[in-house]
Amino acid sequence: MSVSNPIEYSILLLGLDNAGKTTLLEQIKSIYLPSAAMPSGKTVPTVGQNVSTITLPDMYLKIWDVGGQHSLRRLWQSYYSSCHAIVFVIDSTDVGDADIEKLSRGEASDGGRLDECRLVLEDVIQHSETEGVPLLVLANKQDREDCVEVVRVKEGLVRKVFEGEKGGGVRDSRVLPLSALTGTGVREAVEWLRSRVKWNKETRPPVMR
Ligand SMILES: Nc1nc2c(ncn2[C@@H]2O[C@H](COP(=O)(O)OP(=O)(O)OP(=O)(O)O)[C@@H](O)[C@H]2O)c(=O)[nH]1
Ligand SMILES: [Mg+2]
Repeated sequence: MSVSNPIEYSILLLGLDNAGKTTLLEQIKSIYLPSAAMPSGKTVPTVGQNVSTITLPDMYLKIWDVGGQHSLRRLWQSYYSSCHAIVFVIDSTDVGDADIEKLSRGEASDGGRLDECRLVLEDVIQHSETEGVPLLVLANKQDREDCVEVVRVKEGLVRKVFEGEKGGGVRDSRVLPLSALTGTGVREAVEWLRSRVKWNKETRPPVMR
């Protein structure tokens, strides 16, 4: 399939290790690339990068999946200046009840990796090269019974990070539920990205193919 407009936007998938970035890329491929297989649920931690390009009616979307392990996060910044939107994937089963205020008051008995998640998200949005870039936060693993709901991730974590002193500048953002494994929420996520990169195209123009 080819698009009427040979323009390409790049999406960067970020988030802690084990969040589900590679599974999400596999799921996007299985939905948008006719020949791709369904995700098996068996991934290995990413060292380096995976990249795939999908074709939408009015653009190509090039999606970059990078490793989330601590030692690999310093590589993320080399992708910032050329991406048109950032997706921050969160493991909703590993953030306690997703309330960073409770965590800071020492009231959370099990915060999982909530604090690490907050620090990493703050780091991403504070970087000068991500300023104004649309940001989609995905509360992943919503198929699991032990997940926290998207509204808690939104109210307890994302909103507080944005409103805090490390909130970075004004940007287009959204928090959506996802199961990268089953595919629920993937189309909505891609649709949001498609509309927001277009909206922001004067600031970050697409690449011509
Ligand atoms: N139940 C469930 N498991 C998921 C989901 N998404 C990912 N997983 C599982 O979580 C584990 C990690 O997934 P990956 O996609 O490899 O995570 P990643 O973010 O790419 O990790 P790094 O490459 O280390 O940064 C795997 O066992 C996946 O099967 C989901 O939506 N639901
Ligand atoms: Mg990975």
